[in-house]
Amino acid sequence: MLILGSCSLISEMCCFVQPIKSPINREKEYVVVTGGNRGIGWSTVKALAESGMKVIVGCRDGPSRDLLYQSVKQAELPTESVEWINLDMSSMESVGAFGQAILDKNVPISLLINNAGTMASYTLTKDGFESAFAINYLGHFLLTHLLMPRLIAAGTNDKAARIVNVSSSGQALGFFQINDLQGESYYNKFAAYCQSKAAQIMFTKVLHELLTSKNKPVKVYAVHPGVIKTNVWSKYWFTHFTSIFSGFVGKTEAQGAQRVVYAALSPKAEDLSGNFFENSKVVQPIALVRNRDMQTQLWEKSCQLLDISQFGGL
Ligand SMILES: NC(=O)c1ccc[n+]([C@@H]2O[C@H](COP(=O)([O-])OP(=O)(O)OC[C@H]3O[C@@H](n4cnc5c(N)ncnc54)[C@H](O)[C@@H]3O)[C@@H](O)[C@H]2O)c1
Repeated sequence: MLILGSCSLISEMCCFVQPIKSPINREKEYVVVTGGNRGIGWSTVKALAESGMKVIVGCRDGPSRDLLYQSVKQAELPTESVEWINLDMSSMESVGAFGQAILDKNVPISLLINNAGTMASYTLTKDGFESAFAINYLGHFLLTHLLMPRLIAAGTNDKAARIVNVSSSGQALGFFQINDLQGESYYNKFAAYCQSKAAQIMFTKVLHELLTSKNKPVKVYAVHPGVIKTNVWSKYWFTHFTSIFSGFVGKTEAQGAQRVVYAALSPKAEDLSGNFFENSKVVQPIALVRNRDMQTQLWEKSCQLLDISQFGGL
């Protein structure tokens, strides 16, 4: 499985991106992006703001927020096109407050981009969750649950609201373990990262089925943005690897964002809800990630951990 996963990563690195050629005009629609202050998240924010959307960015206070506003200024975007609300994905209380602040605005949300992510040494959050599990997966599960009424309000039969979970081709490395979701028996930061990214795809599958069964105008996608040298690799040997390869495959944060924006806006993705995309094409996740029983168990465990009885009111 490791060999298969590595092949998928390497072949991915040698593919070129298919950009969305003409920007799609989505004026005055609201989109929420987590972790939008830098990296792929910031490039996504920029692309969406340029298409006319009002972008609500969830990021931490202090340097993260300052970086966001510096970038808005440099990109010469109208300041009112990007709004910042404090969000620390490692704290379920902060995710709750972020969700509530958006609900209080009383605007329909056309898009939710679950982008914030980390690869970290073993640490427990203040809620007692392993940090990659909490930040990459569980916090976004909670946020999606909280914002579902606004997404449903924004969607129509002609144009559904969309959720994009920024996952990774690391799903294919087979690190998912339903009985050790938080690395209690064995911990390796790359394995924990890949496990959380696999969980995002499983979440995407179950949510898609739930939304379809309730006939709700919301679509959900998981996307691998590409292997790109960003801060996510900063404490990992892989940094050197991406340095070597990024030179000739030319992947940039903006190209990574194009893949996210493709799932978020492209009419071609309309009928492809529930799928995982690599290089803007549907790819089957590995059997472990497609396993229906695992998906259901993960969903139930997540609801239990967060004390959710009816996901998103669905
Ligand atoms: N760069 C890659 O090669 C690659 C590959 C596959 C998937 N991804 C995914 O793309 C997404 C964006 O990552 P990136 O590559 O731009 O890296 P990055 O480190 O530049 O960006 C990560 C973002 O998440 C935010 N974040 C991290 N912890 C947070 C927390 N506790 N609360 C709020 N925000 C938090 C950061 O502030 C930052 O804005 C991540 O989900 C990552 O897993 C990246």
